[in-house]
Amino acid sequence: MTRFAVALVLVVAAVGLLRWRRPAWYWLTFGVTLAVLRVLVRYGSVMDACGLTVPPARWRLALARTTHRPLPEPRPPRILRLRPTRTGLVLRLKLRPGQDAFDVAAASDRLRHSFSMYGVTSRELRSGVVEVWMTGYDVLKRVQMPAAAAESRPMRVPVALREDGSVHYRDYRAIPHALTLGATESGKSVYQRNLVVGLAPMDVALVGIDCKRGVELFPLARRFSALADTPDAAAELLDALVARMADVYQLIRDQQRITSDVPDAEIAADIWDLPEELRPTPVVVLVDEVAELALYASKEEERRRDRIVTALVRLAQLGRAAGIYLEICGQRFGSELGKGITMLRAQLTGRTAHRVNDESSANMAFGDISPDAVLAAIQIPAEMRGLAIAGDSSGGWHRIRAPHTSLRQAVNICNRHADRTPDLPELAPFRPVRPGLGSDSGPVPLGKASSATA
Ligand SMILES: Nc1ncnc2c1ncn2[C@@H]1O[C@H](COP(=O)(O)OP(=O)(O)OP(=O)(O)O)[C@@H](O)[C@H]1O
Repeated sequence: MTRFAVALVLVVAAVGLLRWRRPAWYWLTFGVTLAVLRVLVRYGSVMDACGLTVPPARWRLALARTTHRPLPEPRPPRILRLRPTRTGLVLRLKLRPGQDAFDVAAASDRLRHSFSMYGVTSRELRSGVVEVWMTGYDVLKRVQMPAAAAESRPMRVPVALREDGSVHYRDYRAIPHALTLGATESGKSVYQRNLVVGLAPMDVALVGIDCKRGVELFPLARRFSALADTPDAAAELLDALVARMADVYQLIRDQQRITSDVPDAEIAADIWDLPEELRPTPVVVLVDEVAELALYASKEEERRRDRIVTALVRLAQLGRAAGIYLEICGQRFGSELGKGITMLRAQLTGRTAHRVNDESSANMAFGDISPDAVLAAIQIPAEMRGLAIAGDSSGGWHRIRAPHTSLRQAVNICNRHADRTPDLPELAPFRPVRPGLGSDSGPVPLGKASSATA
């Protein structure tokens, strides 16, 4: 492999010297090849210096002594695979006996300096095998999603880039409900906009609750099946969703028809087990600024708030099997918002925290998951808007940043896919665009929720 890399770099360098003016992809390839070469040439000595080698086996030492040969060197992890990427390279390593994935993770900063890379992260693939991702520059400074990210699976949206150069997906089937926190102007709305843009071409119904007078979601109304911009409308909309969830459960029950001759695999447990012609459209419910739904000033508002929180908790507890997924955004989401909030938070497995102003806000996202993620969230610099920490209840977390999608771009994409907007009869009163109108038609009055479409 080393010989191949040397030959490749020599060829590229020779061609480069012959014709200095080359396109960007040429210099990218040249840079990556140099990085590959640097890593391969220095690999043994760097691993030794970073404490990632083990002494040679005793039989090797004995053999060397009896044959009067030089003593064998300490052994670094074996390179199983080396893969150049757009942003650097990925090394797949087989650990030596006595080493563990934590050794590599703990040495990642030393590896970064030794290989002259911008960032080094590691992750365990399986027992004894670790992948080390190296990036040559700050990939989060100007986020460019790789073309491969477009190959999305159903209900899996490529929403951001991770600091190791890989794509961060929001996979609704793996993690049904998620919470996104962040101080004002930290990038929550842009992140949510990227989700809508990613979901727009899919067979999914989008439902929005935007109590910031609808400024974030209403311009995207053509791709939404239902929208609410006041807590009153939100309460009714959530009740309608709970009723839809009950109907879907009934449908699943009807389709189960369990008899002794039905094989186990064919018994439907959620909408994805149903035959395609019967499967109800999955629904993603996006809530912008959740605190607006939980605050109250009078007894009547308190009753409405309890109704909203109860509906959200029920959707979070039971929605997955019925294909109803929650995406909740807010500045803070803690017990100060009243009863039921921590119960709801416990159901939101996916966690994303943009810049927060204090440790307690970071704790609301990661306090029950990972102390390291809390620290990383409060260290996000104010000038890096859009930078966030994404984690889940397994304790794993990543630094991510979504591409900067403007509202105009999002509106254009939603309008282009307006014909995909499913018409859900239960949510018809909340439909912002009159059914039957194509994507080319002009703005129309909204249903219960009132605002303008773009
Ligand atoms: N991923 C990103 N890349 C580059 N710039 C970003 C990114 N995300 C946000 N920004 C910048 O930060 C500004 C604020 O972002 P955004 O409106 O999403 O914040 P917010 O957290 O929703 O704020 P608020 O809670 O006040 O609505 C945007 O106008 C944009 O200029």
